[in-house]
Amino acid sequence: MERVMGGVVPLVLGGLGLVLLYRLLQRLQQGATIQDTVVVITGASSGLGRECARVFHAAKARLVLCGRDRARLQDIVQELTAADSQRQQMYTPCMVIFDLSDTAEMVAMAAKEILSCYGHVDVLINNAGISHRGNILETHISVQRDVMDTNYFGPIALTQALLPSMVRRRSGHVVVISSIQGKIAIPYRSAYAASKHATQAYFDCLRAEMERYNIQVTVVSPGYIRTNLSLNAVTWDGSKYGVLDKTTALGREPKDVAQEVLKAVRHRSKEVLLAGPLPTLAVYIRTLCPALFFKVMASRARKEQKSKDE
Ligand SMILES: NC(=O)C1=CN([C@@H]2O[C@H](COP(=O)(O)OP(=O)(O)OC[C@H]3O[C@@H](n4cnc5c(N)ncnc54)[C@H](OP(=O)(O)O)[C@@H]3O)[C@@H](O)[C@H]2O)C=CC1
Ligand SMILES: CCCCCCCCCCCCCCCC(=O)OCC(=O)COP(=O)(O)O
Repeated sequence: MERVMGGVVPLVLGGLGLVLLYRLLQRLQQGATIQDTVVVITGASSGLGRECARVFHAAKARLVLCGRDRARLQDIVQELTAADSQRQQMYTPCMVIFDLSDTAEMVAMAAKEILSCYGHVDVLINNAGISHRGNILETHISVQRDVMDTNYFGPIALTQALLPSMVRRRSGHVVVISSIQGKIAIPYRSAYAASKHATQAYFDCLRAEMERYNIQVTVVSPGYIRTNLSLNAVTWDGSKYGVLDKTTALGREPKDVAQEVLKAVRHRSKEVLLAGPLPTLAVYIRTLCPALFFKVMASRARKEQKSKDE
């Protein structure tokens, strides 16, 4: 009997150890838990923002959904909560309605409202944005400013208004949805590409400055995603472009990109590039062989202009 027990005990303990090790590895792979964290998502009314709302809600986060249109946000809140009656520990998202292109004071007021939802913010996802179609010769400077207000000044005003609370708590995570166009500039998108390049620079500075306060910063740079971005893009005079571009229609599914955002938050990634091989190569060529990149872009500009002229 003693001999049998002597063989079984180390076996059971060894097995238990293996199970614990496996669990630990699984947890490390999954990264930080999202359950109960307060997650703010701008531009939650459509596209990628809406999908982020779905995946973070499913991960049991406490959501604050931001947008300009109350009715559209209410739709998403209704959709999210409709499926919740059977599930436990799901939170009804809070809504904060404001326009990111408004003054910094108005955005700061919205930040106060955001903080009043749960008392603090764990994760801010700066997702809202607008794109541009138009050549530089024709595009009004007011359009350049408007795109910059929505894509750059609005998000940084919101971030700066929420940062002091994160700094006090020595905890927080700021995510920004930039674009591959924050790394390379392609023709007829000057306002958009400029706003995304500015975004990349600002959030890189922020990451360095916030490290000592234990605040994480993630810049996500996706390639094309199948959303309404091109439909909602503004043209040279500020009117809506209103076309679903083929590149957008063939883009990645927003729900897959939202999963990547969730993963980046869990793993506290600093940078995430979500693009295919060609755009990724373009990013490297822009740095390593700029002359070649400029040639390719000039030829692209010529071709696009020619097809518009015809
Ligand atoms: N789709 C793509 O190919 C890619 C998109 N991205 C980025 O992803 C992000 C999300 O865009 P996507 O989902 O694709 O596009 P959508 O047009 O579907 O969504 C944009 C969101 O931003 C909101 N928004 C726009 N302007 C403002 C404003 N002034 N104030 C507040 N909210 C505003 C919109 O709200 P409302 O409903 O009120 O209009 C909407 O919810 C953007 O930052 C975009 O640059 C990056 C790479 C590729
Ligand atoms: C011989 C080697 C040549 C290598 C040069 C390769 C050049 C390839 C060009 C690739 C360009 C990719 C552009 C990708 C743009 C993109 O994905 O943007 C994402 C968005 O933000 C979309 O916004 P939009 O409003 O433009 O739809």
